Amino acid sequence: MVVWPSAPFTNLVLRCTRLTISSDMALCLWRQTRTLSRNDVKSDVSFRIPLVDFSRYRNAASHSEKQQTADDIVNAFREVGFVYLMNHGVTDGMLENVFGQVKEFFRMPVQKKDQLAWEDPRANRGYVRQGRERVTQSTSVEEIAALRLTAPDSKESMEIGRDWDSVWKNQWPKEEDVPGFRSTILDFFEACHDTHTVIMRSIALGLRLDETFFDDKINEQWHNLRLLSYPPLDADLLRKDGQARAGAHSDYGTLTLLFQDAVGGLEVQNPHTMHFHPATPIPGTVVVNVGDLLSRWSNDTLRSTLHRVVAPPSYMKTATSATGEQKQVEIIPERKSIAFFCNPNFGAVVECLPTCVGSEGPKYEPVQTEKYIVGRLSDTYF
Ligand SMILES: O=C(O)CCC(=O)C(=O)O
Ligand SMILES: [Fe+2]
Repeated sequence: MVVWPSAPFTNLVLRCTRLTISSDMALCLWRQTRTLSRNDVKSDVSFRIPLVDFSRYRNAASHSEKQQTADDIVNAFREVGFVYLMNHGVTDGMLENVFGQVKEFFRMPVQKKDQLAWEDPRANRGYVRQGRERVTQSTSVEEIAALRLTAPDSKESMEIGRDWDSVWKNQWPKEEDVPGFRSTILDFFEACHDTHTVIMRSIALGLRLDETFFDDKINEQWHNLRLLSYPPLDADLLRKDGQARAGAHSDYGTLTLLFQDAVGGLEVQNPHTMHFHPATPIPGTVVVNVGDLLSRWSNDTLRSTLHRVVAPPSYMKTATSATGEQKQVEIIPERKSIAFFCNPNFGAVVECLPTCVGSEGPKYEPVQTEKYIVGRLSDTYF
């Protein structure tokens, strides 16, 4: 029997009306909406990424409801570094359009995509063909080069920055090649920027700072929108040791907003046991995670957690060879996801937040955002 225990959970189920959810899934979603305790994270059996209804912050009926929601978000970031947010502010209609445009973009012939090639970490804009980026925690040039050869990331991406930059220009496809792409993506960029601003307000409140503390440090939209396409794959190749659609890594900025299709494969590391757990797609939610700069800003109060993309559940297909012979092959379906990497203003200096100093004092030197982000990007691309 399914029990419907709380308002956010009931809202979530209403958002899922287009899906038939099993009682198992319903119970699993209910587990996810409960406030997370430190002990939950210590064991793999109770580890979970909490789910928060963000309308309880945006439209809070009282200050205590707003504070409670902010505390839930900060608690999730402190313990896991990840949270699912529903009612996040980017509408289902907009996401449907954006995913449609993403499909059309990657459907273009590779020669056309290569004309838009990513060229410079300072620009961080353009098309990145398969094998060009190898995300990893390593900063050794030799180690990253070796990883690219033995276990390349099997994905292609398109990187987009703020469109009015005076130095760096976005690499848009011709309008006739992907009609509506540019305007759809720019509206989406703006919507994600707004969502980032409000989540950062909730973090400020949860860290006992003034709610607007971050506003003038994150308002210039130095973000990076990454459209991702993971092609269908040979199952054996992806399961080989060390092979992944995207290797284990952390992100660089303040927060990442990750919108994924229904295929799955994203996994998040339990920081206590080091084991990876699936971040299963939940309709109507965005996965939000803390990046290295926000972790540093908060003196490691908020966690930047390792994550990766691995083989999702596969299916078998009958294939016919050139000689007419039929055999069963295991197919890993293609996957699309959209990562919006949020950054502070490039001129902003990131130094220990006043409420996170603790008894030991700041662990890190102040760092200018541009220097930090461009340095990290230079290490991962070639
Ligand atoms: O595609 C995904 O689900 C995650 C991608 C990701 O983590 C990244 O590009 O940094
Ligand atoms: Fe990531």
